[in-house]
Amino acid sequence: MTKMLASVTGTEEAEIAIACNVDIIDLKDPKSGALGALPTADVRALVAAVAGRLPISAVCGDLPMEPDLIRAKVEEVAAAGVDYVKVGFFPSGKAADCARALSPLARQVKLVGVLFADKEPDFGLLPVFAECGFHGAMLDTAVKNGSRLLDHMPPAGIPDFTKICRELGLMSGLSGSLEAPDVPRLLPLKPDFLGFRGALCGETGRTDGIDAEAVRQIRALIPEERQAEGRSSVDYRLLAARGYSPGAADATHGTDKIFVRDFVLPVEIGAYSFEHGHTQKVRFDVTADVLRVTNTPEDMRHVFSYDVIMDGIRTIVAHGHVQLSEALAEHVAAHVLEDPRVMRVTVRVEKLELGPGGVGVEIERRRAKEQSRALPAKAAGDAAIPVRVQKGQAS
Ligand SMILES: O=C[C@H](O)COP(=O)(O)O
Repeated sequence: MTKMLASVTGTEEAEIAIACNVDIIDLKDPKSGALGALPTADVRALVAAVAGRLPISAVCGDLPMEPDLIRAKVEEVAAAGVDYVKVGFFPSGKAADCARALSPLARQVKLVGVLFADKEPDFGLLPVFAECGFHGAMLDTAVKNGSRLLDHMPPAGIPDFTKICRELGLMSGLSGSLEAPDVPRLLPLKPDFLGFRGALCGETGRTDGIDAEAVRQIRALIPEERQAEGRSSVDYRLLAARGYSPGAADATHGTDKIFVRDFVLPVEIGAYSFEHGHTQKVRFDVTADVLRVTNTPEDMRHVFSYDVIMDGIRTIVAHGHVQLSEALAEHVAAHVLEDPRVMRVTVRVEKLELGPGGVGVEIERRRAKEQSRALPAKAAGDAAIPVRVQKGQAS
């Protein structure tokens, strides 16, 4: 289940975050850099003010990669009583030594190593974090100039990070000027948490105060643990695992067609030997019939993002050589049907370099009938879609 981390600067913002049901409060001074640290006295005061209502993380500042310096700062922040200490790992020959210097502290506090997607992150540090007893690792951006995590690392690259973290037993976090449309794209990668600051500040930018409405909007896009554990009949864990962003699916509204057209990518594809060992251009056209949530769509809760389709295609293609266009089309259809609101999908896969024009296949797949029947005539509640969804199936 993906949690929501909100970076706050003081008590007032912490109270907004708590009122908006975020999962982790992160203490940070955004005016002092990507991981700008608050004065330790303020951290201690905030820990007292939050009084155990939520787990708290704190950052150590954008420190030079000097093992003694980093260890001393982490010790100081940990002593302020936070649950997690986030430590930035900037490119340096001494990065692994810095991680090792923190190893003795891993028994006192949950350490999270932060790598930066815009600073050539070294995933080779992840096993070092694990060896040193770190609790988790996070991808963020170092330069906060409006470019987002996905500008620096394509969605097809992030699964490497989350997968390696999972295999090493590290909690994984993603952040970096994330915006609302990024959320449905990142949830399918199943990070343990998504971190936000800029998006919580509305139009004003990350160094101004957070805005309760902006926090609520992001919160509404990430299924909540407490809903999953409550009396609701909705299986939010399952929905989250499917990358589903909550919104009431109302079968009486009918469906809309969400499409991706003329999406051309280089793909390693083909059954002939001459097609092996290199890519050829393939065009994808996908149309998904998606249950409409409302007739007055206002934000990302109410839509099925075409980015999710494109990210899925990129990720499938990145897995390597595929023999058949038919198999590629099936993978894409299965990916799109993983969202429980998708009732039907057509996928056309067209090789562009084999003939005078395109050659390929078009398939149509529908959600299995028993799944469609499980959808309510009208879903109750603002964030309810009371259906237990099996793995997206074609019928
Ligand atoms: O840890 C999360 C960060 O505070 C994210 O900040 P940002 O969304 O402004 O990049």
